[in-house]
Amino acid sequence: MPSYFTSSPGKVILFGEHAVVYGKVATAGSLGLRSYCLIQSRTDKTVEVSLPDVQLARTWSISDIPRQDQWTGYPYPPPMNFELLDQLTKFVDLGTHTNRSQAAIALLYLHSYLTTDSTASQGYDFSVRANLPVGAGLGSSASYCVCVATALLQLNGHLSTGLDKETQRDLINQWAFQAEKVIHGNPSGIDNTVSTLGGAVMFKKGEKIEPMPGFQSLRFLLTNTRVPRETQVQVANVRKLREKYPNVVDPMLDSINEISTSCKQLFSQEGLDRSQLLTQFGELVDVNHGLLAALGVSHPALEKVREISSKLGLKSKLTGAGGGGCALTLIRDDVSPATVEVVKQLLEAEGFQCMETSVGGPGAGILTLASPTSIQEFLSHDKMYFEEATQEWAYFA
Ligand SMILES: Nc1ncnc2c1ncn2[C@@H]1O[C@H](COP(=O)(O)OP(=O)(O)O)[C@@H](O)[C@H]1O
Ligand SMILES: C[C@@](O)(CCOP(=O)(O)O)CC(=O)O
Repeated sequence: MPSYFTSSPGKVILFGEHAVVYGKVATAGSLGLRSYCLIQSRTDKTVEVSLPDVQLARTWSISDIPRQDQWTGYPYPPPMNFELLDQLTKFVDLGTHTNRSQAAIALLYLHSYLTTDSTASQGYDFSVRANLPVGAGLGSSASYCVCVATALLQLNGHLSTGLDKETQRDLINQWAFQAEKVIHGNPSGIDNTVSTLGGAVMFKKGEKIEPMPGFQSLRFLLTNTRVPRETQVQVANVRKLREKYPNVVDPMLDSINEISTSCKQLFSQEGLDRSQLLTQFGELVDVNHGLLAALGVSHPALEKVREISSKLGLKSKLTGAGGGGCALTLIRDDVSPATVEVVKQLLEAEGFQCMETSVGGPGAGILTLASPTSIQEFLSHDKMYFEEATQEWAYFA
C-alpha cells in the first residue's frame, strides 16, 4: 500500500470581514502556510494517530473505533450524525471541549464513514503538523480538516476511481466541511472551500462560494499581534453600533462591499500591469482598514502594525474579527528584502509574531511516497522540508 503526504493551506480574509455578516461580499485567499499530513497503511490492525500541534498521540485498535456502514461514494456526505458524534466523544474520552478532543473526533468521524473493509482489515499511521499558528483566525482548523479528508479519501481509494478533478475537489471539500462542523458546530464553509480550492474566493452569506477569476498570487507579511481576539464580541459591538446609527453604519458596510467588488474588478481588468494592480490593491487595503477602525474593531496593537509598516511605505489592514489577532501587510514586488527585514524586526520588537507568506497559492494536494516512512521521521523533518517538495505535489486545481 502506498504512503501519502497530503497538504492544504490556511486562509486569510482579504476584504469584507464584518460586512459579510450583513450580506455583503467578502474576499478570502489561501495562505502559503499549510498543514501537512502523513498517512499509510499498517498491518497490525491499529490506528496510530499523532497530532503534535495539539499534543495528541494515541493508538486505537481499529475494531474498537465506532464505524458506520461503508460510504459508497455517492451521494455526498450524509447529514451530521449526532449519535455517532456522541459515541466518538465517549470513545476518545478526552473531555468535550479540548483542542485535541475536537481534532481527534473530527478525524474519527471521517474514518467512521470513509474506511473500507480493506483498510479496516489493516490499520494505518496518521500524523498532521502545521506551519500555521493554531487558533489565530488563519483557518488552521479547516486546513487540518482538508488535510485529513484528502488523506482518508485517498488511502481508501475514493479519489482514484476515474473521477474528474472537479468531483474529487468537491468530495474533499464536502467531507472537510463535515469535519469542520465537528470542530465548529455551524461554520460558513468559507475556510474549507479556500483550503481545498486555493487561490482566492468571493463569498456572500447564503450564496455559492465563487473562485475569483484571474487572481494573482500576492506576497504578504502576516503579523500576529498575540492580542487574544474574540470574534463574537467584535461582531456584537458592530451590531450595537449599527443599531444605534444605522444611517451612518450601513453606508460603511456598503463601501466595504464595494471594496470586495473592486478587488474582483482589479484582477479581471485587461491591460492593468502588475505594478498598477499592486498599487491599487494597497489602496483598497488602506481604505478597508480605515472603515474597520471606524466600526470600532481595531486595537492599539493593530494600529501599531499600521504605523510601523506605513513608515516604510507599506499598506496594512487587520484581518478577521479584529480587536487583536492578525494584520496583513502587502509586500509589493518592488519592496526590497532589506525593507521587509526592517519591518519584521520593528514588529517583532513590539512582541508580535511575523510570518512572510504568499496568498493565492494551491489548495489541497497529495504527494505519493515511493517508500513508507515512519511517523517519527515525518515529525523529525524541518517544516521547510515539505515546502521544498512542492514540485512533486499533485493538486486538485
Ligand atoms: N495542526 C493541527 N493538528 C491538530 N488539530 C488542529 C490543527 N490545527 C487545527 N486543529 C484543530 O482546529 C482547532 C482550532 O480551530 P480554531 O480555534 O477555529 O482556529 P483557527 O482560527 O486557526 O481555525 C484546534 O483546537 C484543533 O482541534
Ligand atoms: C468578523 C467576521 O466577519 C470574520 C471573523 O473572522 P475570524 O474567524 O476572526 O477570522 C465574522 C464572520 O464572518 O462570521
